Amino acid sequence: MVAPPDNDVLWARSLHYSHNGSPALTGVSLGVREGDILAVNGPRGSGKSTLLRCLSGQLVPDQGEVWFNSSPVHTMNAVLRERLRRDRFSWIDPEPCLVPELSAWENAALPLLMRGAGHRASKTAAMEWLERLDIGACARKRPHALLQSQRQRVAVARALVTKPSVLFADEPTAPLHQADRAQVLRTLTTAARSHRITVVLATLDPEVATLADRTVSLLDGRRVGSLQPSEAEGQDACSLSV
Ligand SMILES: Nc1ncnc2c1ncn2[C@@H]1O[C@H](COP(=O)(O)OP(=O)(O)OP(=O)(O)O)[C@@H](O)[C@H]1O
Repeated sequence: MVAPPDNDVLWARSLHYSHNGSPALTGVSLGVREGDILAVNGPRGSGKSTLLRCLSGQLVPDQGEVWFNSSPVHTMNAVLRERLRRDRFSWIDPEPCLVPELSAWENAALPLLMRGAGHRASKTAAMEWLERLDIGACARKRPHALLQSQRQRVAVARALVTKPSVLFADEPTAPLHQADRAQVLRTLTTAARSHRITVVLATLDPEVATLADRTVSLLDGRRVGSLQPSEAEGQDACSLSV
């Protein structure tokens, strides 16, 4: 195994993944520096979600390597990958997936409570994020009493409440209107920058990608677009810091 570059928090080499025999990723390499916001851009079916799921340890690539800091994620067993995801990563889905029996603040606090944090401290942290996302007034409501855009903000608060090392966001603003979209993205990127949270953001929207520090474009499971000269030089070693 080739060791990843020191300055990449997340590094992938030549990832291949097939869903039931259909190739979704065919040799994607990339590196993400700590604190960077990386957009993964591309049309429907280009492999964005599959890439995020391989990078976050939800899927194990058929071939290739994924490293988080100096740990090889692709060789971890399911228990270690689950622990990594719980302790160091967060995830936002396109559709907010909340626990219907819990209130908005309880949903947002859930990752802290599951780690054994105290009730009061967890509630305070969750409330802070709900306020920042302009839904503090909804904290006691259950998901069914919230608008879709409010539910997605709760999901964003839940993803930020642990201050993860890496936040994976798979089209996080897909269910939102234009105005909500801008506010949620601004909160997400501001929070990430102020807490040095690395973000990997899959999006169909080239405008969303402009908020990122760097963009990787995918088409049919491959990276497309011109490489920087330094990337081209490093291609043989498959160390592509984007
Ligand atoms: N669970 C699955 N079973 C079978 N094929 C799948 C599965 N998930 C994804 N695929 C296929 O793998 C390819 C890549 O899909 P993926 O969801 O990663 O792309 P995407 O760029 O995120 O697309 P979208 O924007 O529509 O979510 C597509 O051809 C898709 O149909």
